[in-house]
Order: sequence, then C-alpha cells, then structure tokens
Amino acid sequence: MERPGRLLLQSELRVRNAAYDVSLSRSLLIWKRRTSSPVYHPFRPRFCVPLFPRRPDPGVCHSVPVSEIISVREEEEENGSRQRDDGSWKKIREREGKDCRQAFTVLYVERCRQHRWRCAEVTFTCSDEAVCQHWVSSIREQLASNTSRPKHLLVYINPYGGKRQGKRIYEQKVAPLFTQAGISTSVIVTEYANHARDHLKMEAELKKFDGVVCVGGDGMFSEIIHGLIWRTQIDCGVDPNSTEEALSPCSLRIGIIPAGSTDCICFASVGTNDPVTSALHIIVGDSQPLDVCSVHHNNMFLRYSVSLLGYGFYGDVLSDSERKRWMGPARYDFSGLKMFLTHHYYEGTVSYLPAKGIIGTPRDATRCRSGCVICQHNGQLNSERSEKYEMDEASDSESSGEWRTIRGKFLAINAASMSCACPRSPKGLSPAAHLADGTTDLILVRKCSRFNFLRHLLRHTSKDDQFDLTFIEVHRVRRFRFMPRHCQSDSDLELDLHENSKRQIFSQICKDHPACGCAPAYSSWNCDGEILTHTAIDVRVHGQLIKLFARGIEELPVFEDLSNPCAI
Ligand SMILES: Nc1ncnc2c1ncn2[C@@H]1O[C@H](COP(=O)(O)OP(=O)(O)OP(=O)(O)O)[C@@H](O)[C@H]1O
Repeated sequence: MERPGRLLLQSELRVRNAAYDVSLSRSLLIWKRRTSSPVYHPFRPRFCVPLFPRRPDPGVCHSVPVSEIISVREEEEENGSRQRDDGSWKKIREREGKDCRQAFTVLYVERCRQHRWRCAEVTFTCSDEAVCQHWVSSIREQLASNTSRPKHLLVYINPYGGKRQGKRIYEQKVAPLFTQAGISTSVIVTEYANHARDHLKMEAELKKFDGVVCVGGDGMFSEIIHGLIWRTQIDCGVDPNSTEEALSPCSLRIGIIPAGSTDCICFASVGTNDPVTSALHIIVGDSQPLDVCSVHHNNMFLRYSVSLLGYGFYGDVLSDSERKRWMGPARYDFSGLKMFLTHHYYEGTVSYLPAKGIIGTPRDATRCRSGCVICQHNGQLNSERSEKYEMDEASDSESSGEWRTIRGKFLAINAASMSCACPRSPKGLSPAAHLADGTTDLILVRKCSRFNFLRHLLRHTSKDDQFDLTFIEVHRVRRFRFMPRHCQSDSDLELDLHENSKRQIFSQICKDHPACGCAPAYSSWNCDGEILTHTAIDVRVHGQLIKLFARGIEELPVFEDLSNPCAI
C-alpha cells in the first residue's frame, strides 16, 4: 500500500460544487470530501448497517498514485460551464463583471474489470488563480521528475495485421492519449513484411527515442525484437550469430498496442488485449523485463522466441493452418482438430541444461504476477524447495556433466518461456512459467493414446494440473537441444535399432503416405507463430534481454478500497 509521504501542497478545492480537502505528496494525490459538505442519499435506508464499516464511500475519499497521473490540464470555468484548452497551457484572464473561477483537470489511470485500465478525470475548481496555477505547476513538476516516463517514441504500425484495424486503433485510441501526456512520436506505417525489422536494424536513429511501440500482433512484435536485439548487439560489438556469447540487453523498452489476430505477448504481460490499457502502461513508463530464447541450427542463428517453441502437435497445427489462411482465425480450430485426429508422434533426442539454484518449479501453484519476486531476482534464489526439485528430476534421463538427455517418441515438445496464456487458454501451456527468470519450461508429451492426449489438452482450460499425467514431463531449463531421429548420427541410430527397426525404415520411406499407418519422420518447430526451416535446434535462454512497457499481470485486490489510504 502506498503511503502519502511528506505533503507538498494542501488546499480546499471544489469538485462538482462540493468542498474537498486536496493534498499532494510525492507519491499520492488525495481528495477527501469535507464533512461539512454532506451528500444527500435520498434512497439509503436509515437502518442500513454497513457490512464492512472501514470501507469508505467512494464518493467521499479518492487517492491516485502520482505515478498513475497521465497529465494535468488547466481549464476555465465560467458560471459552471467549462471550456477546455486541449491540453495546452493557456493564461486565464480575469474577466470584468463575470464570476470567473479557476479550474484544472487531472487525468489519471482508473482500473476496470479484467485488468483493463481507463483514463479517468477529475476537475478541481477554486476562486484563487495563484492557488490554481500552483497546483497545476506542482503536479507537472512531479510528473516531469519521473524519469521512467517516455517523452519520444518510435511507433511502427502494421496496417495489415489482424482485422486491418492497426492504423485506426492507433489514431483513434492511442495517439490522443500520447498527445495529452505530452509524448511526441515518429510514426512509420509499414509497407511490407520485415519493414520494421530492417528499419530498426539499419536506419532508425535510436538515440532520439525512449522506446519503440509496436501496433500489430505477435508477428509484428517478433519483427521489432529481431530488429532491436540485432541492432543492440551490433552497437555493443557483440556477434549476434554467436551461440556462446552473452547478448547485451536492449535499453529501449517496447510497447505493444494489440492489433493482430494473435496478441499473446501483450496478454501475458498486461493481462488483457486492450489498446487503451497498453497505451496507459506506456505513458506511466512501466517496465517489465522479458527473457528471450535464441534458436540456432548448426551454429547458425535462426530466430528469437519469447513465448512458445513447439515441435510435433503445435508445429503441425501451425504448418497446416498456414495453408488455410483463407479460412481466417477459424483455421486454428480446424487445424487443431485435424492434427489431434491425425495423432502423429515423432522420434528424437532432447538434451537440456536444468536450471539450478533457482526458486520456483513449473508445477508451482503461484503465478508470475506484477512485482514477481522470482523475476526481480532473475530466478536466482536458492531454497530447499528448488534443491528438492533438482533431486526429483526425471528418472529415465541420462546425464553427462550438467546436460541431461532423453530419447523417445513424442507427440509434442514444447518450450514455454512465459505462461502462454491467452483469452482462449487463460492458464496457458505452462501456468507457473515466469516472464523474466532466465529459464524456459520444457514440456515433453510422450507418445500416448488419443484419449490421454485429449485429457492433457483439456487440462489447459480446467483447474487440474496439466503436468500430473504419466506421459508428461516438465523441466525448467536454461538451454536445450533437439535432434530429430532422421538427423541422428549412424551410431545413435544403431543404438535405437533394437527398439523398432522395421517400423522406422518404413517411416522414412512412407512419410508422405499416411495410408501405410506410420508416422512422418519429422514435424516442424512453431517459433512464436512462425515456422522454422530446421528441425535440429539449439535453444539458449537470455535472461531479461528486452524490456516491455508493462508491469506483469496485476493481482486483483479482494477489496479494492482497502488499498486506499483514506480507508485506514
Ligand atoms: N505492411 C505490411 N505488409 C505485409 N505484411 C506485413 C506488413 N507489416 C508487417 N507485416 C507482417 O505481417 C505479419 C503478421 O502481422 P501481425 O502479427 O501484426 O498480425 P496477425 O494478424 O496477428 O498475424 P498472424 O495472423 O500471422 O498471427 C508479420 O509477420 C509482419 O512481418
């Protein structure tokens, strides 16, 4: 709970003709109705006993953290009718013979349902011009002293993302808020795929900006991070292709204005896909670090991933749905059902480097939320629990040094660097995964019956633990490699021959002929919604490589008013 701290200003002002004691400290703006200004409640029964006596009447006392004030605007109030000055400073002159009063409006963040934020406003009036101006300048001073707020932003809009509403969403919902908050912008409407990535890599004058804004879906966000990470490495003299070098973290934060058909990264970091909420998180200067996985094949860089890397089921669903783009968003349901019925499994070897000395496991009941302690420490907290988890690690894995190896037949191999929650799957693929703990959750779904796979899939939407099934393994890892069976060396293949020699030979020959009943030899990787061109990959997690204008999903308070200092 925020404490008011030392008072900077205190005055008696009026809000809608009622007198309020208004105070400003470095952390809070509080307005509290004077007891001598009662509000008439015609329908409140006299014998009504409040259930929660400490809960204040929301009409009596309000408080707003200074960090959540969007802007302050000077108004002119003339006999009750107000005129706006469109956010710009305008000297208010006394008018002869008229009852002129001074007024100013504070715009601030108001929380609505389901993690949505709205821009609310309150207008204070007073008869003294000097007092009014003192209030306006004091609030502006406090806002200006907040160095985490962006002043200049570079905005990329994908006009073709989602329902092709990116430009309209930005112009109607976001740009007016940026103007009110005094943020200047350089806007680029992309003209072709990878326009934003290449502009960031080569042309953008990044020193002029405090952040980059992406208006689009997950594909557009992926373009932005590829451009920004690449550029940062080049500027810092790091080889972005290296599999071993530590990458330099990007200093510019990225804001996501959701305008795509899939906006999972926005949902996972803010809790909702709402352009206004995202714009307000940018304005107040929120910062949420995010882990990034680099994906290499034979020491060659392929892509970065921040959410899901999926081989088998999720790779097949994406490949199939790409061929059915004409179906619109329904293609994901269609391909999902088709791939579930097809029930392909794939053989290969997974090796991984378990995350050691961390607190938290993929099967925790706690969730990564705003101010997550685990992420604040980059996952580096030792505890008895994490040691116990390390001892419980999979029994049938071979370990060589730090690396562990698992060979088998898998319906799906998923690496979730965040929960991957979305409106369709509110728990996500790995509900306890963290945004910024330097790890990814490696989920192995071994070959099982269709019925069992369905049980696993259904658990993504139910309360049950989706990993509490015998054919599922989950490991929190810092790095992993996958080698499909058809790419394994001769000696590796010989080792496996005694298991299923005949069937394997047929699967090589018949991979395009499902009628023969054998599974295809390989699937493809779904990397944050893009198909990777290679199946044998080496994945490394880079802890907190980028930062978003977000704060993680906020925990909803049980009684919101208790967070109000006026209640105590
Ligand atoms: N001007 C443009 N013309 C064509 N493609 C573009 C343009 N700008 C960006 N793109 C590409 O469009 C792809 C999809 O964009 P975005 O993620 O914003 O929308 P989406 O509807 O969520 O996409 P998807 O359906 O693929 O998830 C991105 O991969 C991006 O590279």
